[in-house]
Amino acid sequence: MGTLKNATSTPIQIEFRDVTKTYGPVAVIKNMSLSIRSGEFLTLLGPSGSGKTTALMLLAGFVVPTSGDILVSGKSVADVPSHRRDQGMLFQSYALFPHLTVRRNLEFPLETRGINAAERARRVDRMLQRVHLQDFDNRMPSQLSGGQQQRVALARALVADPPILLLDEPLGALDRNLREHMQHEIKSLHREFGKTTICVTHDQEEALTLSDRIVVMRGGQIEQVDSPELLYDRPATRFVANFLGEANFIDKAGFEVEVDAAPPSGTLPMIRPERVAIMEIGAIPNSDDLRQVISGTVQDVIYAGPLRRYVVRVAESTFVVREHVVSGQPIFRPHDKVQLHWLRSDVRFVAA
Ligand SMILES: Nc1ncnc2c1ncn2[C@@H]1O[C@H](COP(=O)(O)OP(=O)(O)OP(=O)(O)O)[C@@H](O)[C@H]1O
Repeated sequence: MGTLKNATSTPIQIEFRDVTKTYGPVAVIKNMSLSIRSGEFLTLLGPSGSGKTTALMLLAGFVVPTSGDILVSGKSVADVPSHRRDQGMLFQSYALFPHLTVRRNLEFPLETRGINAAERARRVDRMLQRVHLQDFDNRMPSQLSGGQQQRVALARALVADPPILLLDEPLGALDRNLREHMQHEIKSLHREFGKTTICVTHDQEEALTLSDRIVVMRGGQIEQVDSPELLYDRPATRFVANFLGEANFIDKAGFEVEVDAAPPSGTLPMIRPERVAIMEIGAIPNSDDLRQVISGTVQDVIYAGPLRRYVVRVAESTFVVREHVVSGQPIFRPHDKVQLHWLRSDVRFVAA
């Protein structure tokens, strides 16, 4: 994040050119074209079966495209076997070698690159220090916690200093606290080493936190590619709006949506729950901006720590409202009549 200040002047390092992968009659990747810049942290996000892992496997060289080409630094890698591609990998299916110590695990990628013993020791020591595991070098993987194993795996992916890092669900097996810790670790390693990083996840929060750009995949195709901010704030489709957070689609509203300019034709109005405010009947929004005000009935209210989440029935539609809890705020109960209001400029239009 923030690592690509001069994004347009940074060279393209990886390019998918019209890549298709079929298994029998089924295309699991369809005409995928994508350019990834040097130093970028790019996440492939999507539901199960959308083709994220296959896309990463194609780049890793474990899966061969049926058609199209993948270029790294401007050259096709079609004929380069996986072990000759200069990339570090953290894959679920590429776990630590259980019969090797932490040190030997880290030495492995250096050995395959023909690096001598003294240099191997130096690099392994430095990397173990970097991930704060210098005292664990003679342990076996089974003698480490899940988080420590994951840090060793990250260190192993980085130790040979590859220009590209591939991460497949890197935090998948960790509990919530450890995940946050590892997110920070991955982010700080990315800042420090500047590797072009391609990460697969189905976790939206992880994608939003880590990435410079997110590729949302659906049915083997790219649905949208954008920065986390733009994907959340300007989703192009209903699918993206739904996949990244919660959205109120105003499709069977029973009232007119007020907008400042004519909405793009054939698109669906949408507003995020945190952009909708709730107030008593008869109250007036404390703002001069152009707001739409509608009345409805509270169906449900849920407390979630610092947030309160209302479900409100308005004509034919149901609205979710998410508000930050502050002192002195009115609290509404199911069956209460209320008003909802929002800035007209906060309404978005997405392809249905
Ligand atoms: N070797 C294979 N043979 C046949 N079909 C496959 C093979 N590998 C993957 N698929 C199919 O391709 C589709 C995409 O799989 P992929 O693993 O890329 O999805 P994904 O988005 O990573 O999903 P998940 O989050 O569940 O891992 C799935 O429908 C899967 O069943």
